[in-house]
Amino acid sequence: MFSVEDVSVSYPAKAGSTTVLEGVRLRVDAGEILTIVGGSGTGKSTLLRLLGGLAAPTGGLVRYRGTEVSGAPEGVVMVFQDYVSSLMPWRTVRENIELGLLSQSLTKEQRRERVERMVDLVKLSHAADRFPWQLSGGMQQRVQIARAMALEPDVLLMDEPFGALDAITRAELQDEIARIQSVQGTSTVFITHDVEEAIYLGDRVLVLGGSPAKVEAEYEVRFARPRDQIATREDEEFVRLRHEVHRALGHPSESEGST
Ligand SMILES: Nc1ncnc2c1ncn2[C@@H]1O[C@H](COP(=O)(O)OP(=O)(O)OP(=O)(O)O)[C@@H](O)[C@H]1O
Repeated sequence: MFSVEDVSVSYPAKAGSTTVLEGVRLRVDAGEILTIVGGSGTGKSTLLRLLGGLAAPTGGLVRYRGTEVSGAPEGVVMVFQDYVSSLMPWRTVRENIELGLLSQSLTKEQRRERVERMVDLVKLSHAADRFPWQLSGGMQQRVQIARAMALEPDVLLMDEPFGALDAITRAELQDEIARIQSVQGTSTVFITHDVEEAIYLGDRVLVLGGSPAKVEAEYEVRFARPRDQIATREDEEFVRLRHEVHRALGHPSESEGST
């Protein structure tokens, strides 16, 4: 779907400019969940913004379906960590999900059908008439995911979407993303600073690191789906991968936990 070819990004700084990314090469395959893990400030969001057409590289090329990205590519939708400000407080869950569909050429009936399907998919049928402020953080993030999925995107770009959530909600939403992806076949790029999350969710994990950052390592994750929050994480292969990813991130000891 995407290919990132020798990309660099520099930002203006006090003395000239700072190069955040350099020599970044990667591809996003159709239907996969690609997770990208890296320490704080490595340039993960910058990379995702390039894919979403929200920023342009200083050097190199980003292609979507073979064509250079300039502006938001069609069929690509982003989900951000900040679910609170991304929902309209005066609209109900249903109306928030429907919002993005208003610009599509759908009949009212088709729109309604799609909204109900998404409400079901993220298990919010019981709360569909509530307003965002009447929902927990996890539920609000579900609404944001449902709104993105309602657009039936070919690619979903997620920037640390569960960063602000508690561990239990986070685990639930990880499983939900994997389930939705298996139903819809959406290609997903998922940014996180959490090594376990990256392995648990990903078909492939890329480690972004260095200064300026590039793809330092790549791992295939071959666990069958659906995965299991306990059994998968206890699997020897999972533990091995976790060690390797931590090592690639330059962590001296795993006792430090996530990045
Ligand atoms: N618009 C900008 N102008 C100048 N510098 C920027 C800009 N956006 C990001 N940066 C800098 O680029 C570096 C990478 O930022 P980015 O947000 O991409 O990292 P990240 O890996 O997503 O970080 P985090 O995990 O903390 O969200 C940081 O040092 C940041 O300060």
